[in-house]
Amino acid sequence: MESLQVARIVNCNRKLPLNLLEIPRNSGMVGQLSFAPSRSRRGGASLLLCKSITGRNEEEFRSFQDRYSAEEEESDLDATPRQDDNGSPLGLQLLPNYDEKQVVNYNADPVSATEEEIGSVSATEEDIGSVSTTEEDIKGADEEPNPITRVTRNIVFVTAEAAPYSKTGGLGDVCGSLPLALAARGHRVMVVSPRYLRGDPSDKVFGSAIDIDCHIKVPCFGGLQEVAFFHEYRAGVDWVFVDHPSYHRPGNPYGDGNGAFGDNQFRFTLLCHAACEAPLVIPLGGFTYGEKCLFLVNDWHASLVPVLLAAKYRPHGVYKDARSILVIHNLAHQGVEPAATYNNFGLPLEWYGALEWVFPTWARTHALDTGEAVNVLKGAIVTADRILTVSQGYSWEITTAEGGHGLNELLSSRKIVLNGIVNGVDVAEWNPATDEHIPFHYSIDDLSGKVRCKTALQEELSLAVRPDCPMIGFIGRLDFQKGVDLILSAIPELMQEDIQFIMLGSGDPQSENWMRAMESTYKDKFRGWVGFNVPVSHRITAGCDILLMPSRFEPCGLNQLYAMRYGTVPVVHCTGGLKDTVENFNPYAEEGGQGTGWTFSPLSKDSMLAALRVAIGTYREHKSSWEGLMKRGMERNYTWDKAAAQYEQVIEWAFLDLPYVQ
Ligand SMILES: Nc1ncnc2c1ncn2[C@@H]1O[C@H](COP(=O)(O)OP(=O)(O)O[C@H]2O[C@H](CO)[C@@H](O)[C@H](O)[C@H]2O)[C@@H](O)[C@H]1O
Repeated sequence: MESLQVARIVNCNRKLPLNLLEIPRNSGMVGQLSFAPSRSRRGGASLLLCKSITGRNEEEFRSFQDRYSAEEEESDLDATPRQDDNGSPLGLQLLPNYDEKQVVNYNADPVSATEEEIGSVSATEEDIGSVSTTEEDIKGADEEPNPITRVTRNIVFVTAEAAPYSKTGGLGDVCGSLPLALAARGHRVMVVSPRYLRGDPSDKVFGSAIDIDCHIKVPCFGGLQEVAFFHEYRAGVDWVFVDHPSYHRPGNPYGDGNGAFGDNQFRFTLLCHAACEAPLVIPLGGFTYGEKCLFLVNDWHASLVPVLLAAKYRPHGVYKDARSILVIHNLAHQGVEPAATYNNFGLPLEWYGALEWVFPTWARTHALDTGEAVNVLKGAIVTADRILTVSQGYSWEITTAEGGHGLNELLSSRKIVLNGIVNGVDVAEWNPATDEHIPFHYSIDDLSGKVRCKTALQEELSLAVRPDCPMIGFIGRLDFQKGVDLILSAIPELMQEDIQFIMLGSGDPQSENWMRAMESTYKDKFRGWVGFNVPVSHRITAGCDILLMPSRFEPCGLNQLYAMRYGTVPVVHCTGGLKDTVENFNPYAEEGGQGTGWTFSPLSKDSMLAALRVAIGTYREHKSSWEGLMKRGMERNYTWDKAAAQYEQVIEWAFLDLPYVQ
C-alpha cells in the first residue's frame, strides 16, 4: 500500500510489522540506526545512537546529549527507562518538584509496582467510578485540596506555531506556554513545529536547536518527501523542529504580503507525517517517546495526525495505545481544499470519507460546481479521541448553527467528549511588576507606575500628555473575527468624546489603510500602529485604561486576560471566552461593586458605544469604582498551571476510553 512505504529511521529494538520496516532503495536516508547499551551517568541503562553519527555530527550529538543529560540532572529527574511489550522504551519519568508518593508511574510494570503505587492506582480507579466529563470536573481539577494521584504521560504537541520560535497570534502563545506548564507538572512533553527560516535576523530564535541528524522520508504529494529534525531542550520541554525547504521563506508561517502561501496544505501535511514519526524515531536523552503517547493536535494544520494514527498506523499495530486530543483555537479555519487533493495526503483511499466535505448549494460558485472538497479539520473531529476548545462558552457555541462554521452537527455528535478549558497567561512574560517592555513597573499594591506608563505611551505616540484623559486600546489581527468593522463604523462618534484611542494590528490591507487615514483625520486623538510588534503590545496593555475587544466570535481571547492583569479594564462583546472571563461590572453590588469590565451585547455599534461611554464615565467620575475594577481584574487567576491541571484531567479521560478509532 503506497502510504505504508514508510521510509524512516527505525529503532531496531522495536518489533514492527515487516512492511513498516522496509526502507526503499535509493531513498537517500542517512542510514538505518541501531542502538547499543552504553554507560549511563545515572547508573541505569541508556541507549546510544551508534550509526551515521560521525565527525562533526558525532560531536554535535554528544554535546546535545550532554546538554540534555545535564539539564536532566539539574532538575533531579528520575530517568529510569522502561519498555513496553514491544521493547519500546517508555515512561522516562520527569518528576521535578513532586512528592514521589503523589505520582504514579503509568508505565510501571504492575508486577513490580510497590504497594504504595498500587494503592494509588486503586485510588485512581475509585476516581474512575466517579468520573463524568462535566465542566465542573474540569474546573475542579486545579483545586486539588488533597491531591491523590498524578499520572505522568508522554505528551506530543503538534502545532503550526509556538512562541518564542513562531507566533502570529494566540496559537503561538498557547503552544509556547502550555507545554512548559505540563512539563512542570511532571509530564514528558515534546512540541513538534516547523523550523521556519525567513532569511533575516529573526532566524536566530532557532539558534539553539541543533540538527540531530535524523532524516525521514514521508510518503505524500506523489513521492517521498525528506524532512529533518532539529531539537532544543528548553524549560523541561523537547522542542522538535521539522525542517524542509518549504518552511524557508520570508513572511509569517502562513503567508506574506501577497496573501496565504499556495502550498500550505503540503507544508502542514509534512508537519503531520513528521509529527507521527517523531515519537517513534527520535531518541531524546537516549529514549524515544514511544507509542503510548498523547497527541495534542492544534487547529487544522495538525489535524491530519489523528487521521494518520487511525488510517496509517493502527491497522499495523502501531500507536494502538496512543490517544489524540484535537484542540480547536479557531473553527473558522478548517483547511478546506478541492477534493482532488485527497490523493496528496498519503492516506489510504478508503479513508476519503473522513475528510469528505460537500459545500451546500448556496456556497457553490457556478452551476457545474459539485461542491466536493476535503476538510482537514473535519478529519480530526471524526477521528480524535477527544475535542477541546479554549473556553467553555466557545465549546457550546461551536455546536450551534451560528457558531459552528458548518461543523456544528458533527461537533454536536461528539458532545460527550467535547470540553472547554480557558487559556492561561504566561506570568513570566505578562507581569506589570517585572515586564521588560514597559518603562515603569507597578503591582496591585502600588499602582503608581501605571499612570506613568500611560504618559510615557502618550509621549511615544506624540499625543497630548494628559494623565486624566481616558485612553482606549485595541490589539489584534485586523480581520472580520475581531470586529474591526464595528470600530470603523463607530470612530466618527467616538472621536466626539474627550478620549485618546490607539490601535495596534495587521492583517486586512483595507483596515490597515483605514487606520492610517484615521490617524491623519484625528491627529490629536487617534493613533494606528500597523504591524506586529510584541513590545508595543505590552506598552499599550500597560498604558491604556480600557481595552476594547468587539470580537464577532472569540474562542478564548488572550488580550483581555493580559489587560486585566495590567489593571486595564476590558470592554468586550459578550461572546465565547470573553463572556467566560470578563465579569460585567455591577456598581450596586456590595463593597463598592463587582465585576472586572463590561460585556456588551448585541454586537452592534450602538451597544458597543453605550458600553464604552459607561466605562469612560466611570473612569472620570467614579475613581474608587474604577480602582476596584482594576484590582479585581489584577487578582484574577488565569495561570497556565491552572489550565494545565485541567488538561491533565481531560488527558486522563482520553486514556480511560478505548481509542475512538481502533
Ligand atoms: N499586531 C500585533 N502585535 C503584537 N502582538 C499581537 C498583535 N496582534 C495580536 N497580537 C498578540 O497575539 C495574540 C493574539 O491572541 P488572541 O487571543 O487574539 O488570538 P487569535 O485570535 O490569534 O487566536 C485564536 O487562538 C487563541 C488561543 O487559543 C484564542 O485565545 C483566540 O480566541 C483565537 O481566536 C496576543 O498575544 C496578542 O497580544
